Amino acid sequence: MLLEKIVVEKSPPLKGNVRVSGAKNSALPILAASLLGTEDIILEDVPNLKDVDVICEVLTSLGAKVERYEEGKIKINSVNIDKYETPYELMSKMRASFLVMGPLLTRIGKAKTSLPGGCAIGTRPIDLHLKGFRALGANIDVDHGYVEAFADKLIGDRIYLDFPSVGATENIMMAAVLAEGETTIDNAAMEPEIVDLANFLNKLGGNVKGAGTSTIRIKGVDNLKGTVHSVIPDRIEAGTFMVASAITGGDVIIENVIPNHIKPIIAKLREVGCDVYENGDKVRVVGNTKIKAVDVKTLPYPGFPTDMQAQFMALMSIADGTSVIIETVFENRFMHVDELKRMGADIKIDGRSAIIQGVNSLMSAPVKATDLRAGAALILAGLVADGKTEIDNVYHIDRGYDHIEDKFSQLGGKIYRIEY
Ligand SMILES: CC(=O)N[C@H]1[C@@H](OP(=O)(O)OP(=O)(O)OC[C@H]2O[C@@H](n3ccc(=O)[nH]c3=O)[C@H](O)[C@@H]2O)O[C@H](CO)[C@@H](O)[C@@H]1O
Ligand SMILES: C=C(OP(=O)(O)O)C(=O)O
Repeated sequence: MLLEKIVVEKSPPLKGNVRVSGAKNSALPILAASLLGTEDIILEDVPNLKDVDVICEVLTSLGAKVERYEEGKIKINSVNIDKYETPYELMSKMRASFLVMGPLLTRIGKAKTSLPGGCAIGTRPIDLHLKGFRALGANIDVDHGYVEAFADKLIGDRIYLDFPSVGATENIMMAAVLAEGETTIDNAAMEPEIVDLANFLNKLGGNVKGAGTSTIRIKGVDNLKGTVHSVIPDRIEAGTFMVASAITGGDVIIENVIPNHIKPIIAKLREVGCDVYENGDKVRVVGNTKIKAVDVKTLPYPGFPTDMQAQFMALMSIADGTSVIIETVFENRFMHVDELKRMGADIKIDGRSAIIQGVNSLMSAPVKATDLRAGAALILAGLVADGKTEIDNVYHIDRGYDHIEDKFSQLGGKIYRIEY
């Protein structure tokens, strides 16, 4: 099989309009939650991503009927779920496959998947997911790299999450929706994707209240049906194009955004000296020739998203002055630093902090996407680096960016894909 690289050439300031796709991090849990419904479910604005392909394969392998009938539209029918085991091959391709545990456990009383394991950004344990399932009465065995969970009937309980984990909040919410009685999740994650999942569950006939706050209450119902649901816009894709406009000194209008979801990104871009205008579901980012250095600390929502940390670091690499970026969500999310340094960035790591001394210009180099957002950061750096930047391990980028070269090209970015 041929491998692919993305080539990015120094580009003029980006200009024009770009439409953001549906959010990966909403689409994945909502697709997993589609295992809960017993009638047809139609999802709209589903992004065209490798991760979506994988979760669709997982659903099919469990016995669901999955039909992708139009760009962005997927029809799912899970009435005949007859398997409870997610194959290792699919689990190992994408951690979010673990999100089928909660729905399977509550719908058919058992679930088995391989342990998701760590990845380039950290060890990423699943203890909080399992703590939640146990609190709801599930028996859990972890053995030979697999997690197996059983329960005749889950019973609602009060669950405190030691950290507001997005995935654990989602998995527990999905398990509780068909449990007996009421479940309360305290210190729940408050991300917009949690709200989207709760809205979807309620449309299926569930009773979930408080999503978007730190306490979520779920009253179990007997069964869930079908619905039509549109996935919310991807705030991280939006943020990536906003930084692209900033780094190239461009003027880009990003369409299909919910400005409330990107407040920290808007605030930081204003701090660096960009003009940002909000207008309904559009934001316009007008870059400035001089980017000011600013400090950033990643936090759970509504704080600055860890999924924008690498892209912001690319911007700070050419800022005027020194900035400090502190990563508090993942313990090892600085793999992009070495790659940015290959392009001439001046960055030092001290524990969970990166100290970035802005340089006047970046230079092209052969680099590799160590994870999804690292890949995005390298594209951004490549847009302003002298020469041609060749980015390897493109499959990471394809996990989470829909039609990435087309969208950048439409704005005047010089970017294309080659096979080797
Ligand atoms: C598919 C999806 O939606 N992915 C997002 C989701 O990942 P994900 O749901 O995996 O992220 P979590 O919020 O669960 O992880 C945050 C932190 O909690 C820790 N943790 C998590 C679960 C657990 O049981 N124990 C534990 O210690 C993790 O190791 C990490 O340090 O939220 C992250 C944080 O916003 C984003 O970067 C990811 O893009
Ligand atoms: C870390 C990310 O995703 P995942 O949780 O799917 O690895 C991301 O989207 O940046």
